[in-house]
Amino acid sequence: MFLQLKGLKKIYEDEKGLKNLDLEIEEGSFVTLLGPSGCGKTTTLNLLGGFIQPDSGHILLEGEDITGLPPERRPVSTVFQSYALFPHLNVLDNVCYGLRFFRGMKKKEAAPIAMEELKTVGLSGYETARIGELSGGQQQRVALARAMATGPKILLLDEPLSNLDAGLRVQLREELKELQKKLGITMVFVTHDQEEALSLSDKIVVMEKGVAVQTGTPREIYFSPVSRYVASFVGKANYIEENGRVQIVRPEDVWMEMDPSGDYTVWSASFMGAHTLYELENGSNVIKADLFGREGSLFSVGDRVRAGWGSRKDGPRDCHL
Ligand SMILES: Nc1ncnc2c1ncn2[C@@H]1O[C@H](COP(=O)(O)OP(=O)(O)OP(=O)(O)O)[C@@H](O)[C@H]1O
Repeated sequence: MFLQLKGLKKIYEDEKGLKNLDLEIEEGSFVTLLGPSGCGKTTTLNLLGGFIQPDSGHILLEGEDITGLPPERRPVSTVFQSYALFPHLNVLDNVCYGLRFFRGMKKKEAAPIAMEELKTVGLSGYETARIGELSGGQQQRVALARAMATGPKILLLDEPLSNLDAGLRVQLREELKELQKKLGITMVFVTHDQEEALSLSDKIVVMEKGVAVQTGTPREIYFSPVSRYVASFVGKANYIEENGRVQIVRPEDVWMEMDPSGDYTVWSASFMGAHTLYELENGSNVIKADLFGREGSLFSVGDRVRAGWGSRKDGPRDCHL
């Protein structure tokens, strides 16, 4: 295995931090640590980057124990949430920084490498620009070029898209995925944004209070969540109790049709364009439904409907918790 985290633990006061993390990461894969604030994502990245030492446990890279290595001796680079660029240096000098100060290169040697990285992120021509003159998206690209310039085997990304507005976020997310495919570099990405995690990752690690509660592909996490916590953190869900068991039903798996003698009444309807979100009630329960397209938008508050979930032919899908 390319990268292995074995029993990693780092506890701060009040028992907070990372309790025990085992994780295997394949070379060239995109792995996302997903969870709410305080669940231990940044602590995990800091351990991988060598910025902090674990209380116990090991990090193995291609079989070699790198747990005790300082950051500059690890083939690992980090893109921080704030980008951590130097405002008094121009773009080229920012990208050259690691090569000069960690690899001991002269500027002449470092500059062509840095220019190549700037080309990769689409910023050729910006070498002499000041950081303050760049947009948030451009700064993010400079941070990416700087992190890649030292030729790391692993790139750590700590919520790198969180300071950008929604449209740019989606654009840069796609660019990041393209870049990762092109370079074949292993990326460990931290986010609390489920959409980002689902669309980018080969593997998602859902974390809760310092523990990885589920590790799997985006489809496994979404369609087969191991707990209510995972189901509610990734996507919306209905929890329907039947015969003493709780079934998780995604709103998009709910179907409904007009029926004056149906069990449910449409209680709310939110038209979102491509899809429409409904809440249906039958006295004791409220069920969320998410219907697509024009046909799915035709129900109104107060309509009486028949509703169910899963395919009508196959009956309810088996998604018991
Ligand atoms: N240096 C520190 N000293 C004390 N407690 C810390 C320290 N760093 C982190 N913690 C605590 O450890 C827990 C995990 O923090 P961590 O930063 O890893 O979480 P996170 O999932 O990255 O959250 P966020 O999304 O807010 O960055 C939190 O409760 C945090 O308050």
